Amino acid sequence: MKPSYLIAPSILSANFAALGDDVKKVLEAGADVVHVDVMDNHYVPNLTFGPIVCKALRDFGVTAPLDVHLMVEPVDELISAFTDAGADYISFHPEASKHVDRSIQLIIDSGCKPGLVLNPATPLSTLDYTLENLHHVLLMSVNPGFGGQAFIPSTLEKLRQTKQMITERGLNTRIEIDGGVKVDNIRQIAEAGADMFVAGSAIFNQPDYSKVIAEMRQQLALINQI
Ligand SMILES: O=C(CO)[C@@H](O)[C@H](O)COP(=O)(O)O
Repeated sequence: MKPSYLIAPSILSANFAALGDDVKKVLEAGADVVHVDVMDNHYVPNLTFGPIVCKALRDFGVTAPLDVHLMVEPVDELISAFTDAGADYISFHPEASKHVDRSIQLIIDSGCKPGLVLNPATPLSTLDYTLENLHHVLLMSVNPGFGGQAFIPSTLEKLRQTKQMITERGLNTRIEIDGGVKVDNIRQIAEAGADMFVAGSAIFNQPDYSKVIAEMRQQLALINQI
């Protein structure tokens, strides 16, 4: 069965001086989920924002799922803060947590859906004893920290292996891909197994968000027509 594809613009590339309006605009343009990149200048060499921004988006009337990608170390202390601020999905990097299973359980207990993030060089064995508890696996197709980087091609094989692992275990865990996703590669990425697509610069750097998102969906619609 064809998966339901979700497009998740990363607000890292949005207009921070008018964030609420820009997020509403991208949702009206057809986005499904808002991807929120939280960077701490410690786990990654960049600094963005904390839960206060999720809360501000909720207070501004944004009702779409907020997909929080924690690029922070440590992890656990921030989980309830993001849940309280309105997060729906919370993903973290296993290297940033001393006790990965505990962090996953904390996210579940807080009422959010947990995801584990694998950097380009993080092996899939990280999923061996965690996959059953995850709502999604977030595969980084760039090294985390910055928007606008090029998609790392070896991620395609990693996507295939992740999809195979999920299928073999009879799960329906989502596979989210993050980094360098564009109109001209989204189809290949989906064919390799991804069903949730983070795209920052590809969407927010264009004047017409509707046009880019529609083009992405057109590419995805071609998949079952071969
Ligand atoms: O988490 C990250 C970067 O660490 C990503 O979410 C990027 O923000 C995606 O940006 P583009 O590659 O789509 O411009």
